[in-house]
Amino acid sequence: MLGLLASWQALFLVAAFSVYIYFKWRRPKGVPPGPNGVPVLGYAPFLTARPHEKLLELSKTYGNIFTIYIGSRLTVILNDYEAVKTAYTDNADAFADRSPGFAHYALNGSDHDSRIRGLTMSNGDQWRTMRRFALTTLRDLGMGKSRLQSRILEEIDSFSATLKKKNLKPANPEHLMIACIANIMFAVTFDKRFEHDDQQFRTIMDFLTIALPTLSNVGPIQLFPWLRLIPGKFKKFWADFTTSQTLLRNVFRKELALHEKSHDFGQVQDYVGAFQDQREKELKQGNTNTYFDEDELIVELTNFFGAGAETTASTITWAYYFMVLHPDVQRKVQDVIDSKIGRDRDIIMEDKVNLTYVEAVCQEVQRLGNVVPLSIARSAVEDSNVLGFNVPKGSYIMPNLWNVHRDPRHWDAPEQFRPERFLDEEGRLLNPPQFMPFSIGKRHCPGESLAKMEVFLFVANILARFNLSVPRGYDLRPPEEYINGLTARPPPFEVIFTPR
Ligand code: HEM
Repeated sequence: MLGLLASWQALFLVAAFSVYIYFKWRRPKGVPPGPNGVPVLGYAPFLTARPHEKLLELSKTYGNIFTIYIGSRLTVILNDYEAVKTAYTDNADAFADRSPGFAHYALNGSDHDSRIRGLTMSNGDQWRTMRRFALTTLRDLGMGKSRLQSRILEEIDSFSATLKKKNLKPANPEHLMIACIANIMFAVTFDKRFEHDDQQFRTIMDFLTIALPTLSNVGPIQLFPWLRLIPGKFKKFWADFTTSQTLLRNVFRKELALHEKSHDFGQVQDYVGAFQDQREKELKQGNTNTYFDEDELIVELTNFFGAGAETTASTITWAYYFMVLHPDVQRKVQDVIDSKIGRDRDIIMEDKVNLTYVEAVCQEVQRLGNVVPLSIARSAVEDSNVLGFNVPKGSYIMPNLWNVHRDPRHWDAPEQFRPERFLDEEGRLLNPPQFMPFSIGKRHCPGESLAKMEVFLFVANILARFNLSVPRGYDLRPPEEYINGLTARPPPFEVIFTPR
């Protein structure tokens, strides 16, 4: 009798749980279709190490706008150009939010309150204010102007000198590249350059090259923050990450104090100076609730280094990889540079008009390299309609830029590296709307001009100075073996840089 009661109770519990799951994971009416996942985790366990490839596979069944659940969160996948454009351009205001999870709070929060800081994860008035300030300040500091350009050329000289010291020994340029890009970020933010072996600089490099890449494994902690408390791999990962982040913040605090001492109000040379001036101005006007405080600046700096260093360094590393893989393209770049500019001076941004082939190479590198294949997820500000489907307020939104850049309906022979696709018959540069490595819409990358400048100058000047090749008999792995971590990077490879 007792046994019978127990089995009825068990049956009841299973039925109740099933009803709960059914209502919790039932797609709201009118939303795009999609596969079912498993209770609690949704579709997350099936996304694999290359989620963008899995999503492309799903689009063959469900179409180019579909939904999955990540945990209990409805997530809309925008898998092609039409879907991304309709959401991010035609309905720009409806898709301008982010939805920070547990790890984002830890990375972008402050020690003093629970507010999210910085550009990358904040929303509403705070985000609008900081974004406006960032865009204006980055522009004023001279994206494309000579001061910043000479800082980048200085870093290219340092990169060249290190390569020459290698004396034709093969090297993977990736690590050195991140150091150079981090130094350029220091020029923009603090008007300062570090020697690569400086202790403070090493702390930043450790954060960028060791701690930050581990964030690609943060998914389970985002879903279940308690995992970080249980002894084992997640606890260790979280402890290492937060320690590294504290060290980074301490370096920034120290640099801010030094900067404040030497900075004259109104004499803006860098981002930090502009920020401190703005703070002083607002305090003088009696605005004691200003967003411009030190916590905000620290997180913004972390965002700039975090979002701007590995992305740019991976892009340039992809460029060198493709030049080794396609020596004919490398030779053509060098021929164009030799004939239009010569070899006795640096290549500068003004030369771009004569070097459209080099620009086309940079664009083709970004199209096929796809360093941020799923962009940064956004969230729907309000209920809206995209291509006939309902998108409820609060859904996650994920654009599959990887597929946008490989869609055969828009790109002829998309798997092939063909810079000419970005040139018209007169050799003028083309910018098709389907090319969007920096995303589009209200939250598109604010570092786009800086990144493009770095990529162009590093590609053109290094190819003008060196021939890039792999050691004889070296097995260069194909692009399909790319590494998908925090960004998509080329398969590990070694290059010999031979001075020309
Ligand atoms: C080749 C290099 C880069 C690529 C491919 C890249 C790509 C992206 C992408 C796809 C996004 C997401 C935009 C969206 O949600 O629509 C983004 C956001 C962002 N990027 Fe970049 N980025 C690069 C370099 C940089 C640099 C150099 C900086 C720093 C100045 C930077 C700072 C940011 C910030 C702060 C955001 C968040 C913007 C916001 O939420 O309002 N990025 N980037």
